[in-house]
Formats: sequence, C-alpha cells, structure tokens
Amino acid sequence: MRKKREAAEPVVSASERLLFGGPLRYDMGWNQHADAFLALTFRAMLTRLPGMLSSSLRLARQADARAARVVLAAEAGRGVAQAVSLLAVNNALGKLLTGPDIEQRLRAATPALVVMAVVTLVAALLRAASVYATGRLEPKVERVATELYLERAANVELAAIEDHAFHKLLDTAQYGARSARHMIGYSTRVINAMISLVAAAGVLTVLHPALLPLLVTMTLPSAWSALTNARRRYESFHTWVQHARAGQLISGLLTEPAAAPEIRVHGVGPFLLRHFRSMSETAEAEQARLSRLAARTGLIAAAWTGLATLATYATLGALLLAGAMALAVAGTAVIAIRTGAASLDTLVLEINQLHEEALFVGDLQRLYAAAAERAIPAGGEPLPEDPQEIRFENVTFSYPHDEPPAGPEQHPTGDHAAAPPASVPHPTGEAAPREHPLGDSASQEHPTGRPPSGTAPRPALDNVTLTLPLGRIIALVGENGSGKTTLVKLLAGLYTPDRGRILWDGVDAARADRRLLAERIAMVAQDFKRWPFTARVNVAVGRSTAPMTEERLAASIAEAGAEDVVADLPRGLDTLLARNFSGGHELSGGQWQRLGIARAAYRRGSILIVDEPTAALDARAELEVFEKIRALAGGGQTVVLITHRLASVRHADLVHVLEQGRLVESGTPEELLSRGGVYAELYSLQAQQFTARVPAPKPA
Ligand SMILES: Nc1ncnc2c1ncn2[C@@H]1O[C@H](COP(=O)(O)OP(=O)(O)OP(=O)(O)O)[C@@H](O)[C@H]1O
Repeated sequence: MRKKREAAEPVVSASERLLFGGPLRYDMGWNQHADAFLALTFRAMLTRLPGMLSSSLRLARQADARAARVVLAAEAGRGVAQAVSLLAVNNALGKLLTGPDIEQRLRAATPALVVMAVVTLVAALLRAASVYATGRLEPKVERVATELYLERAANVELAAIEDHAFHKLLDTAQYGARSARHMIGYSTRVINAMISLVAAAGVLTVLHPALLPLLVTMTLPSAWSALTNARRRYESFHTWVQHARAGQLISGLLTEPAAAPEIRVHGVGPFLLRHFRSMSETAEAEQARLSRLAARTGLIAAAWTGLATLATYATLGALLLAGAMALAVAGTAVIAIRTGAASLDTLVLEINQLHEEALFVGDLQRLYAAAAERAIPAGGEPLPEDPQEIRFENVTFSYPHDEPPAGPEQHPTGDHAAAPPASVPHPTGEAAPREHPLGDSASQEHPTGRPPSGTAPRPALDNVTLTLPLGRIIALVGENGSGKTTLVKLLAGLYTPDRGRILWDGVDAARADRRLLAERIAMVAQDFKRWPFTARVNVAVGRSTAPMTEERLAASIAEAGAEDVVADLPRGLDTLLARNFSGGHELSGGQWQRLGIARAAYRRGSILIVDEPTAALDARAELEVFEKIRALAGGGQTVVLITHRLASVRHADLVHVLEQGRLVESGTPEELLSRGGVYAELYSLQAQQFTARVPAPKPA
C-alpha cells in the first residue's frame, strides 16, 4: 500500500524548483488527511453507509423535504416491486413446468403473469416519480451546500483566508457541493439496489442455501476493481491538486493583462510556455499511469468474474444431475442469481461512488467546521458613540507563517522533467474548473508555503504604542515593509494583535463588536478591489446596505474629484469596468484610484483610511486628491493617511514614523523636521531630488 502511494507522489520538477524554489505546496498535512480516508476498507465503507445515507437525507430534507419524501417512497416501492416480481416469476415457472398439459399449465400460471405485468407497470410509474423528484432535488441540494460554503468562506477572519492550509481546504471543498448533489442520485440507487438484493437473496436462500455464496463470489471481483480504481483516482487528485495550481498559475500569468507588457518586451512568453509544457507532460504521464493501472485491474477482475460464473453454473448443473433440485427451481435460481448479481453489482458500484462523493462532502463539512472556528466573532461590546482617540498599547503582531519543508523533495523514481497538470480531473471524471490561481488575496501569499527566510520573520508590528486622535489627519510614514499597512489593518479589525491592546476611549477593540467597528471604517487599501461591475456599483459597493441613490453617488464622486473619470466613460456610471467582457471598459490606475476614493466617500465611515492614495496619480491629480482628503477631514472625519510623498504629509495634524515594525517618532510635521530624525532624513532625501542642481550647459 505504501509503495503504491509513493508511486502517485508527483515529481518535483526542474521547472518547479526554478520557478517556485521547490514543490508548489500550501499544506503538507492535507494529504495525510486524505490518506486516512484512503486507508478505509470495503467493510469500513459498509459500516459508514448508514452515516452517508443519513447525511444525504439530511441535505435532501434541508433542500426540499417533499421531493425527498417522494424519492424515498418511490425507491422503496420499486425495491418491493422487484421482490414481488421475483416471487411471481418463481410461481409462474413452477406452474409452467409442472402439470398435465400445456393449456392447464398456462392457465395456472396466468395470475402470476398478471401480477408480473401489474408490478412492472407500477415499477415504471414509481421510477418516473423518482426521476422527477430527484431532478428537482439535486440542484437544490447543490445550491444549499454552495450557499453554505460561500457564506462561511466570506465570514472567516482575513487571517484564515491568508492561511495556506485553510485556503487549500477552501480549494478542495469547492467540489463538495457538486458531490452533495451527486450523492442524492447515488443514495437513491443504493437504497433501491439494497431492497432488490435483499429480495433476490431471500428467494435464493429459500431455493437452496448453496446459491447465496455463489452470488457473492460472482460479484466480488467487479466490486474490488471499482473500489481500487476509485481510490487511485482520489489519491491522485489529492496529490495533484497542488500541482494543478502551479500549472494554472502559469497559464493565468501568460494571459493576464498585468503581465502582458513584460511578456512582450522582455520575451517572458517562451520561457513560461516551456515550463508550462514540461509541467503538463508530467500531468499527462500521471493520467497514463492511472489508465494503465485501471486497465490491468479491470482485466484481473474480468477473469475472476468469468471463473466465478463458471463455478456457479457448474454447481447448478451438479445439483440438477444429483436430483437435489427441480428444473423449475433451477430456472428461478438462474433468474434470481442474475437479478441478485445485477443488484449487488449496482450496490457495490453505487456505494463506492457514494463513498467517493462522500469524501468530497467530507471536505466540505470539514470546511464548514473550520470556517465556524475561524469565523469573525459575532456580538461584543458596543464602541463609544463619539470616541476622542484610539490608542495602540504595546501592540505586537506577526503574520502567521508555515514551517518550511524539510528539504527539496525527490521522487523515488528519479527526476523527470516533471510538471503539474493544467487541470486535474474530479475523481468522478469531471475536470476541475480552471480558475485564476492568483486571486487578489493570493497575491500576498508566499506560494511555496515558506517564510521569506529560513528563520521566523520579525513581527510586522513590534510593541507599538501610539495614539490616533479622532477628527484629525494622521499620517503614517516609514520605509517599505515598516508596518504601516499592517497597523491600519489592525485598526480596521482585519487582524487582532498577538499582544497588546487597541483601545477606543478605553474599550478594547478585541472585545468590541467587530461588525460595528467595521461600520465606522472606510478604507482605500493599496490594492483595493476593482470589482468587475459597473462604475455605479464600484462606488456604491462602499456601503452596499444603503439605498443606492443618485444624490449620494454624485456627492461621493465629487468628493473624490472623480467627475471627469465618470464623464469620460462611454456609458457613464453604467459602464462595465472589466475589459474582458463585452462592452467592458478599462480604467487607468489613477482613474481607478479616484473611484476607490469615491467608494470610501460613499461609505461615510467616521474613520477614513487611505493607503498610498496617490501612487498612480500625476502631480496635478495628486495635489487635487490631497485637497479632497483634507476637505473630508475638515468635516470632522478622521483621516489615517499612509503615503511616501512627504510633501503631502505637511498638512497632517500628527505623523507617526515606523521603522521595522517599531514606532520611532511621533509629532507634527514641523516638530519632526526640526528634530532631525528619521522623518527629517526621509524628507530631505525627497527634497534633494527636486533641488539637486541640473548641470549647466557648457558654453559653445
Ligand atoms: N499578508 C501578509 N503575510 C505575511 N507577511 C506580510 C503580509 N503583509 C505584510 N507582511 C509583512 O509584514 C511586514 C510589514 O508589511 P506592511 O505591508 O505592513 O509594510 P508597509 O510599511 O505598509 O510597506 P509598504 O510601504 O511597502 O506598503 C513586511 O515585512 C511584510 O513582508
């Protein structure tokens, strides 16, 4: 077993080592989790059957209780109909094979034949009812499961979304809703097959006790074959899902607009394509390996079934020859064995499928549990109505990081030019949907799951104590990576401090109602979301709970100085801001930035956080935007401004200077300039850029 598992381990290719510094893995523990499922025996699966059926039933009842009842009743009825039909066959055969003349025998068999006809009709009606109700039920089950998935995913802490293990669970669990849908069909077929198998086995036992083991022997090989192949597919899927992300990442990079200029000017295309091909070839090799193994297993199972069938009919023949069984009974036995074998075959296959789907539903249920654990806490203390200040008291915060892998992994069979597949098939045969592997949140991840260096990184904020007086403009200044963005994320309640407290006039934000806290914050993050919606929605999404009025939209757009941006749009506010869709329009970075500020203005939060608001603006627009921001503060709003443009900071009421996660200076811009510290140094560095003398042209 161990050896087989190792064979499915993907190769760490030269491509992966070069591009990602090793295997592109998010969480090593996940595969071990899957192993626990894969170690299940068929017996254990049978033991789990009641649990799986009841979980399907629960989902079905939640989605549409009436349709669930119809399916259950129809399937139970069909099973009973099959049993009755078998008994009628037995009766008819008995009558047909014994008696003086054929006419009398036919007459005697007529009631049984009529019963058979009626039962067939009833079974057909029940099947139609079941098909209809299942068809109604399945999409509803998928919707309910998907809604739960999305709702919980949207409600977890930001730290959970940035946690690689949780993100991996999110990734894998996305298949759970589809599987929950499939489980409904499999469950109905399992229930149906179980009832008809019990009927066939009952009849066989009555006819001759030796026939029952023969029935089992005949069906076991296909059960084994189906089970083995399903496990291989699931195992392969779990191992390769990581590598699929690497392939998707490259294909996404090759086509995304942000990378397009460099791909063309620096000629990165052929380089990425070469690695994509190399990764895809390894994926193809993995698919070929699975097919080869499936073919071999199928062949062994077919030979075994052939031998078992031969033994069954030889036993029947021997019983007939020895006079231990009447011809009529042998005839019924043949039909019962065929029906029973078909039911057992169906049962094994469907239980196996059910189990396979249940693994994915299990992923989904684990996600539900993990998401509930990491959900943003509901409720809490109210914040002061009109606080005077927010105080950071000895706040320390580190981003969670994964343990680095022990070393570069080697495939036991040696290194091939290996690569992840572009898409991994869902174990049930469906291709995993291709999605852009680098979502907005992913852009901050370290995809190899390692911290930048081998040692634990320094805290992003280290024992920071500072005050943010409300109703003022407060600027956060410092070099790249000094912790400014982290500080405002803590202020907005996106993270909670590892140590220390954030006090809103004495109320600890950690105990406060996080939703109420968020209500007060409007944020224009550095990488704020450019929603693929209309310009109108891109502004109004700042407060999606408020009625979307033209007045509020117009006022916010004016406050952000974004009137020209909107006026230039082909359909004004109704222009779709996503170029990859028909009628979509692309904005420049600066235009987006103005819309982002309009969105924050639309939110009307009492604390406005602006992180690098002018990075993409030209000099004139920059001045304008700072004017607008100052005007906002004039209306009593608190502005927390992060910027590297120190000239713009001179209007701030208070400046906090951060360095390597620590607060190094605080004061008004004038105080800091006269103090001659870090701020003064940074300021003079920037000022020098403008005052440096341009060498005078030499006289002719
Ligand atoms: N999501 C994250 N996961 C892990 N580490 C992070 C994350 N975001 C920031 N960091 C790290 O935390 C430290 C502080 O980063 P932060 O973004 O707060 O700095 P900053 O002062 O805003 O920098 P910049 O001026 O470049 O925007 C840096 O070392 C950074 O690498």
